Amino acid sequence: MAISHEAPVAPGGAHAQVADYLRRHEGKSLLRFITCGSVDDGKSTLIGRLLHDTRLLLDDQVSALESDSKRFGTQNGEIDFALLVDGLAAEREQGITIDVAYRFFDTDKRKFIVADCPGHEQYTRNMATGASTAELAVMLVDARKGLLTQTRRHSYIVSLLGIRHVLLAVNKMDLVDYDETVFNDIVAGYRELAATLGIPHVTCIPLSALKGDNMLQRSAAMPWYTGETLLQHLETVRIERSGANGSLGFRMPVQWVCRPDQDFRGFAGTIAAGAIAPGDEIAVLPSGQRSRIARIVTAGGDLPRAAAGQAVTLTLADEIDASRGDVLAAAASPPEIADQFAAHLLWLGEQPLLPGRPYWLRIGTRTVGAQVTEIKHKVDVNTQEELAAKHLVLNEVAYCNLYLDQPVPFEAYADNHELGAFILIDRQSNATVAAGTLAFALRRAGNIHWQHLEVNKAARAQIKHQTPRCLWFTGLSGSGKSTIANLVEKKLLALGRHTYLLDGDNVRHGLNKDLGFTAEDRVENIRRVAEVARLMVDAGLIVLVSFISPFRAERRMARELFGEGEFLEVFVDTPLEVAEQRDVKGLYARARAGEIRNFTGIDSPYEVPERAEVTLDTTAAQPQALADRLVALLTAP
Ligand SMILES: Nc1ncnc2c1ncn2[C@@H]1O[C@H](COP(=O)(O)OS(=O)(=O)O)[C@@H](OP(=O)(O)O)[C@H]1O
Ligand SMILES: Nc1ncnc2c1ncn2[C@@H]1O[C@H](COP(=O)(O)OP(=O)(O)O)[C@@H](O)[C@H]1O
Repeated sequence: MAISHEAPVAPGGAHAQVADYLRRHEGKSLLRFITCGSVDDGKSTLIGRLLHDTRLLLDDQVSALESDSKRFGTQNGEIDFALLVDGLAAEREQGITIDVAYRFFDTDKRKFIVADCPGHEQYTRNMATGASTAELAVMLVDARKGLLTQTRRHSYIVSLLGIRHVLLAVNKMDLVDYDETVFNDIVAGYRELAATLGIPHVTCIPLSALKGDNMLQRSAAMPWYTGETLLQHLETVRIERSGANGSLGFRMPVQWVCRPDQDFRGFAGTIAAGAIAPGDEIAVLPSGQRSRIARIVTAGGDLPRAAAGQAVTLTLADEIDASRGDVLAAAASPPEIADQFAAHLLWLGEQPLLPGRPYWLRIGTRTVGAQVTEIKHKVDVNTQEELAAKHLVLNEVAYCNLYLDQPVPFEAYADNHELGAFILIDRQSNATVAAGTLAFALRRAGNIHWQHLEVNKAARAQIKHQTPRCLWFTGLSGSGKSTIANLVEKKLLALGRHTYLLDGDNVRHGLNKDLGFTAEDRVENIRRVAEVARLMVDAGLIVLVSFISPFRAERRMARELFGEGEFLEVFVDTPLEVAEQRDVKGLYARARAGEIRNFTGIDSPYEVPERAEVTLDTTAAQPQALADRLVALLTAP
């Protein structure tokens, strides 16, 4: 077998090196694959041996090369290493550290890129990232252990991300005396699993990565196995390209708008699907404006045609507004636009996913606000059983309904990975907390419109001679929220103002009587009352909201429902000891005695406000004085 040698890559010359690599191996097809398995299943040994035996120097500088090309960014037209090998584009944009090393090697038949994800605790995230560009997964199983939870979890993710080829590598056969029945039992179990997951192509190979059995050469120790070796399979497996369904037509998310001077305006990005040529009619989504392609610009000169996978800059025949996050698409067959979806989600956050909590969602090059409105079910990765769930914890997978606060152009992940994969980002920490794929739209964005009303908030406010506001009291139970809010309402009423006081205890008797005190119920509790408060402010009222509202994320969500200056967060600042000492309702004593679970301040957190407009120290002033302060604030000219 002819084997080529790659020299170590100098960190400085990333683009040139990659271009060079591709040029030399232009004629050969490329296979991208990922290795999955538990920590000790032998992933590193397998990759190590594959690289060593194909005698290629594949060095750690590949990661240096990767960060290098990231640091220097994508130069228009130049081959970008990251574009070739990187995983979930959105993750890359998010700039988080993804511990995935991409290694190149090739034989005389094929060239390969393998995503090597280290098996530490963030493995699942890394694996999902690596798997998102892979066409085949090598699933390692230790022959002594058989199928593990990890095998099932990883296979689930592999199927979720649309990988249709799995090579089940039953490793460490030397440690089970090369026993055929051990192999056959594992294979039978895995085939069953693959069938339930809908993975169509499974090839099973017994091997010992350490000893080299069935890696490159057929093993003499397992004469009963007559199939391909690992490398033979990798070299010959035929992959139909999925996830970039060209028949859908051209799609390109705009990465950035290139405006070097007044005369030139180009839209740069990587073509996600289909092909394009000058003269083709395109639509800019979501706006729907149309134009024709004028030029396909690259550093090496204009192109007559460009197709999926190419990074290009497009200029249009007309002066059209498009910005980062928009999608350019074939005018005759544009993608759908929607804001509600059914989606699969892999939760990667340290904190649980709570339905109703706002997150950022990044899809393609676009970032919008999003909530999981409902967890339809989570999936037990061991049994594929669908289970009811109110929240998700680290590494859980689920099928959910998703609501975005703006419509986005999208495609089902099965048709287009670029426009169908997304990540969720925590709004406080900016961490990536989930990776997901869109299944289908639940409703088209265009189907529900705001009803235009002739009488508006301003008119309603004017007739009441007041500025509508939402005064949001937050603080521990017994901190003094109700006491102060009550006094404020009385004083405002005496001044002829139109008010309404929404108090947690009361609303929980009606609108929210189905909710308890788990984190997910509190999220929903606050979401509903915030919406009610918004309607009341729209009615022209001064609304006082008195809820513990213990989480920053939900207070922020409430704030974002209101206009500038309309929302005033009032932190009723009472130390836990003081609130507990007051214990107006005797609830703290009961919580301490273990009779009430999830009690705020005891065994459920209270997140102190960071940007409250007003902080009231109830240990330093009487309720009347504190209420006067607020009234003065509200009635100031
Ligand atoms: N487990 C637990 N934790 C906190 N509070 C509890 C709990 N169980 C019952 N109560 C009573 O419910 C009132 C708080 O309801 P809220 O709707 O304001 O809570 S939250 O905003 O959803 O966190 C709260 O009222 P306030 O004391 O007026 O705050 C309590 O009286
Ligand atoms: N400065 C103060 N401000 C508000 N309440 C106070 C203050 N000092 C003592 N209290 C007492 O603390 C208790 C607060 O209870 P409440 O208003 O029901 O709290 P919350 O609505 O936050 O649960 C009341 O009994 C109130 O009289």
